[in-house]
Order: sequence, then C-alpha cells, then structure tokens
Amino acid sequence: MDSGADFLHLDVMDGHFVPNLTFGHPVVKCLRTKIPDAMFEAHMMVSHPEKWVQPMADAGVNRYTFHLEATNDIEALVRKIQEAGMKVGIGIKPNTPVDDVIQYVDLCDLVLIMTVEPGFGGQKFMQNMMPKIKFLRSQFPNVDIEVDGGVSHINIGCCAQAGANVIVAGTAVTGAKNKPEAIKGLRDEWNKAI
Ligand SMILES: O=C(CO)[C@H](O)[C@H](O)COP(=O)(O)O
Repeated sequence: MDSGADFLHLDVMDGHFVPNLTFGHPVVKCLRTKIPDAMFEAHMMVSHPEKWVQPMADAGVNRYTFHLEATNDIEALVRKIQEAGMKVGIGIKPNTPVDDVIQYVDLCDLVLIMTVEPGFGGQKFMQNMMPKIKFLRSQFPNVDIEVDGGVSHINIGCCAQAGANVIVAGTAVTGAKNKPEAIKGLRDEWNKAI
C-alpha cells in the first residue's frame, strides 16, 4: 500500500547482510519482462549495496531501498542511485536508532522502518517501532515512511496512525486463502485509521 502508486516490493537477500538468500537482478529483469507496467521497489538486504545499483536499474527497478547499516558512504550511494535514475529508499533495522537516519532523510524519497529483524517473512510485528515512525513524521511531514515486517489487518491501523504511508504486506496476503479479500481487509483497516 503506497500513498502514490502501488509498488511491487522485492526482497533481495544475500545470505550475508541477512541470514537468508533470495534472488538478484537477473530474476528482477525477468519479472520486468513479465510485468512491464508495475513499479518495482528493490529492498536490498545486502552487504555492499553500491555494487548492485546499476544492475538493478538496468533490470527495471524504480526504487532502490538499501540499509543504512550496510554502507559507510551513504551520500555517495544516494547520488549513485539517483544518477542511475531510481528513487532512493533508506532502511533501518529494529536495533538502529531513528536518530541515525535523520541526517539523510532530506536526501531520500522514502525511509523504511523495519518492524521485524530483516531476513524472513512471517515474523511477529514489533509494535515498539511505532515511536520511530511518530518521531520521523513529526520532523518530516512530506517524506514517504514505509513499514515492513509482520504487518496485518490487526496492526496496519497503528502504522497509519503513527504516520506511515507505505506498507509492505507479505504473509498477511500470501498466507491468506482469499487474497483479494485479505488485501481489501488491509485497505479497509488502513482507511478506518487515517
Ligand atoms: O523484508 C522482509 C523480511 O526481511 C519482508 O518483506 C517482510 O518480513 C514481509 O513479510 P511479512 O509480511 O511476512 O512479515
């Protein structure tokens, strides 16, 4: 769920930054040929995110979201992503204080607040991340704030009330018998909360 267009959120994991492995730019490129009109967000749960900027841009990614914890030169990485023609997202893991990201928010299009430890779907939503969102929203009324991890129809409302405007839902949709109904349920709870 996104304030603007819906994005397809692609979880890229390298088995190093997180203890799980998914896929890389060749698969994204293949997806792009199958789904030419979708907006793609690559959530790069990888070490050395600077390495994959151009390959992901070439594969058709629209927003490149990297982790603050994965790189030392954030400003150079942001420039590289923008020069490759993509929007910039910057994410923080649950144990990273929100203060660490503040100085970079104005450089980015989106800040991602993880509500699980990155690496696996199906984990429990961490409600105690909501103050990070509230604080960010109070300081940056216009930036996109994304929440990812354990979001369901039960907690999507508190994400919206905290000030998030972009939601990633994995298991809440993929694990539902009736997926359109699950998406509608999420949207309904979201609309009730805002
Ligand atoms: O980034 C992720 C895990 O690192 C997933 O996007 C996230 O966990 C979403 O899955 P779920 O909604 O099942 O928690």
